[in-house]
Amino acid sequence: MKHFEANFDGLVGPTHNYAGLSFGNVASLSNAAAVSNPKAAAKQGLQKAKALADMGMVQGMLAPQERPDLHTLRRIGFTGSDAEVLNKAAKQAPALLRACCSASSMWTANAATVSPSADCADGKLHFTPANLVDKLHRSIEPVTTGNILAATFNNEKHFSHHQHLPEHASFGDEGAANHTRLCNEYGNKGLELFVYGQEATNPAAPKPSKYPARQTLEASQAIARLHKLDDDNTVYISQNPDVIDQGVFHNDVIAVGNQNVLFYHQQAFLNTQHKLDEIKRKFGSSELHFIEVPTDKVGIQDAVKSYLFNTQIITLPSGEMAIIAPTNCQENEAVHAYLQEVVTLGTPIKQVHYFDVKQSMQNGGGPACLRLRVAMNDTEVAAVNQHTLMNDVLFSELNNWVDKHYRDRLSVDDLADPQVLIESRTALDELTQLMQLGSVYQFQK
Ligand SMILES: N=C(N)NCCC[C@H](NC(=O)CCC(=O)O)C(=O)O
Repeated sequence: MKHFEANFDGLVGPTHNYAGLSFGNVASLSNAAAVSNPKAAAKQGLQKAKALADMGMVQGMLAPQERPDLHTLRRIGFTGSDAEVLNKAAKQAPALLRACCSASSMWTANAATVSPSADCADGKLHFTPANLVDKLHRSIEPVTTGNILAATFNNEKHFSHHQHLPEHASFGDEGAANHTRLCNEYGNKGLELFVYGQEATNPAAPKPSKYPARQTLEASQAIARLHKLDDDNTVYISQNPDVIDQGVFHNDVIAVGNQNVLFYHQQAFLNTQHKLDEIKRKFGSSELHFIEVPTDKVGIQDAVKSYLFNTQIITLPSGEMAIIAPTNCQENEAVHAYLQEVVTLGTPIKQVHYFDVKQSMQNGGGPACLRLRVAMNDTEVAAVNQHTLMNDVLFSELNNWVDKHYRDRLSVDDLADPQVLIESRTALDELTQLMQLGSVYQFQK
């Protein structure tokens, strides 16, 4: 049996815009009210996904969400025709309208936590959509995320889909952005690392003081129970609250792992040595590479600006590892120098590839935010909805679809335009046919 780590990238939705919705995410706030280019954003994402497929990786796409979210606007009391609902929301509660228009589901690292079948006691691959309760615009994602995941991984024999955790701050869950899996081979039992920013039931535990900690220990523990993980193969690590206060709103902004490599900043965690010892002990006898980037080589501000750690580390079919980095890393002197050095350190990482994902970066989403990792064997890959897997045909169909439906300019003032809603629904309706997803959206029910 063959094993792979597939990446499922979020297709950028037609309403991609800069609304400054994410307090604690420096890029989102600093680009608030800038004019976006949804067409370019979607194409940048497709280019990256296709390039990985061309490198021999298993690559899938996850459909975007329905935005503007009329269902939520009606749920909070706006009435009338669709155009009237948009108009009233724009006049009476513009901030709520903006929250209902974000294309934030593109960052599929926040779609769910995924545990491969080798780690789970029942031998199934488990998915739990993230509840994303810390941000209003993201808290409206999980139900549709669950529909899209179920339509993509649509085989009950192999895939187990859970409901998102209770919608309360105690269970703040940001999905795979705060979760990494180490293993020697993708098909063997791995070690799942859960990184949290605060303990909801222990007010004395460290937590940030300026920006929110989006993930709680309690949420991580709940996921581990739901996914039937073994305690001996699970490690809980506290994120360093000081770096959250400097803009590290998810752990994947400061650390990333792949197979037997953990790549992280010196200041990423609390009790680092103690946690590395636990990882070593639980990982067993196989070789393990801890690549720690010291502050004197790359400071926190450079890491946050460039997204050095929001890179993907992938294992190519040759067995070599490659870093998939945003071009922003080339533009930062310290980070670029570090990436030139990292391939010479004698670790499995031998290549670095750069991609322009600037439209997403301006909202705080790098290459690793744009993808959900799903380690699978070949039987499981065959059980996935094949119309979601990237190849020459899907790439050209999706590019044509974007050309046909997407604007190349969108400002927050455009969001109340009923024409944007019509364009978005028309596009998504066509997409569900193209990817054979069935009726995953509220407007299709
Ligand atoms: N690190 C990972 N895995 N994901 C990045 C998510 C970025 C996203 N930005 C936004 O939601 C900004 C939307 C706006 O401001 O319009 C967020 O903060 O949740």
